[in-house]
Amino acid sequence: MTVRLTGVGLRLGQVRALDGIDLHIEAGERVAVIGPSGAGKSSLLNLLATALQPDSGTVELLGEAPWRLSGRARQRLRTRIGLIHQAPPLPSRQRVVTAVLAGRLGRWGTLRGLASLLHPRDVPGARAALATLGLADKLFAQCGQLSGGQLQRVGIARVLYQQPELLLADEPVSAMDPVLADHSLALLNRHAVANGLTLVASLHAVELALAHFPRVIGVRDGRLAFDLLAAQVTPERLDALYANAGIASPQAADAAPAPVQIPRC
Ligand SMILES: Nc1ncnc2c1ncn2[C@@H]1O[C@H](COP(=O)(O)OP(=O)(O)OP(=O)(O)O)[C@@H](O)[C@H]1O
Repeated sequence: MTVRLTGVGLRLGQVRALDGIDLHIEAGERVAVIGPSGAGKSSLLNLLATALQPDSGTVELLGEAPWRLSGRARQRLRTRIGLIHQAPPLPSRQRVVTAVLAGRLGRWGTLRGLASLLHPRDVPGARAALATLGLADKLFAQCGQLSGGQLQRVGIARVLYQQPELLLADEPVSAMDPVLADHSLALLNRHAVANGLTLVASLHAVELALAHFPRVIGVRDGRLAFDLLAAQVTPERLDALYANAGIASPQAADAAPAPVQIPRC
């Protein structure tokens, strides 16, 4: 079992971001997480990345209980987990090659890692990861010179280079055009299948989630609203997931409510 969450709750400030989450994900599964803005998708991904500690329930990842490990052992566990951020936190003056190679910093240790910052130690490896995303020509560019979508692809290349066992992606294609988004998700899925990785990705584009992932989890108000095979996710389920009680219809109050708009890519 790659992920086992039992009764997990997470409070962020005054907000109950996650509540009573029970979730099992087997090794090699590919799972999309969808839900409205503020539902708790990023919180769930960050919890799975051990960037956030739950305040109730238990978390088991790759056979380990991260919050019962020593700090050093938890760091070792983190080298087996890769998180693609929606907006990769890459310093604008950092070169792309360094950003990609940083995917293995945790495994190289401090000295080798620092040395690689000055003299990149595996340029061919970084170039190969970037080439799969059509970015080989940006190898020596500075991150600050890239567009949002290009930066997202660098973030993906970095995690491909890391070669984690659990690959997490938080809105990994939100800044890409539809063709690139489709291509990048197909690439991530092919990579996961070819290497037997577990892939969990949050997505606003419901169509992409249904097209690329066999299993789809709906999150709303910090809780799991459904956990289904993609083929079982009906328009009614999506309407219920995205129904927004907080936004008044632009029409007159007594008119029929506008149909819910499911986000498209
Ligand atoms: N650092 C924080 N401090 C306090 N509350 C937070 C913090 N981060 C997120 N929240 C709240 O936690 C809840 C879940 O947020 P989260 O970012 O996980 O949702 P999301 O589904 O990823 O949203 P989006 O699709 O808009 O990115 C929201 O109500 C949000 O306002």
